[in-house]
Amino acid sequence: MITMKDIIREGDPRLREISSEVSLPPSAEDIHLANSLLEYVINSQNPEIAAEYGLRSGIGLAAPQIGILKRAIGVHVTDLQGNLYSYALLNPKIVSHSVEEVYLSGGEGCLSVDRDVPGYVPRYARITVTGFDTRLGEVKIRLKGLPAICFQHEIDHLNGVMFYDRINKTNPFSPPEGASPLERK
Ligand SMILES: CC(C)(C)[C@H](NC(=O)Nc1cc(F)cc(F)c1)C(=O)N(CC(=O)NO)CC1CCCC1
Ligand SMILES: [Zn+2]
Repeated sequence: MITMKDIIREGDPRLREISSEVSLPPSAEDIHLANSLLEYVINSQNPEIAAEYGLRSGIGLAAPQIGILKRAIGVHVTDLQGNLYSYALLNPKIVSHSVEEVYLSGGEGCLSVDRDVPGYVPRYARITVTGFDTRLGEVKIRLKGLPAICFQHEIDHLNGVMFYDRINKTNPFSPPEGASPLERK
């Protein structure tokens, strides 16, 4: 199982690499990779397991964060309406998105970043993502709210982008043009 010692931290050059597409149908190894990313996120949200293994509770994890430069992510997040989005996704791709943007009113963090970086991170309000899920196969997922933000954050990792790259340098708290805040409950 993945634990905190496996998660590489900012400064490691691999976090700035572009990850490679996984060939389909996926090998057993690539299926295991995506499943282990999702397993980390699920474990990290279980108080007993998180305490036992010292896991930082997270809602998503991308393969480059464990030093594997493949296009795989694990996401396990519930939106404000209580809908659960749980995916072990290979080759995730944003195929369409809204013009409208949102941002988390509390800013973003990252399991690979051990410091607070204040500021608003503009994200598309709504996205459509395709990919190969290890349980469902080829999927086309329409997302909004926190799940949409999470998928964008994880897919950024596959392109070597960190959340703070997107914070306005001159005024970190200037609301992105036409964006609305998503309150963290
Ligand atoms: C880095 C950490 C702060 C642990 C972050 N969790 C998080 O934002 N939880 C959260 C946010 C809410 F708005 C409401 C709520 F209920 C829980 C996270 O897991 N990640 C995953 C990560 O680092 N992936 O690489 C960062 C998030 C920032 C925006 C989406 C993912
Ligand atoms: Zn991150």
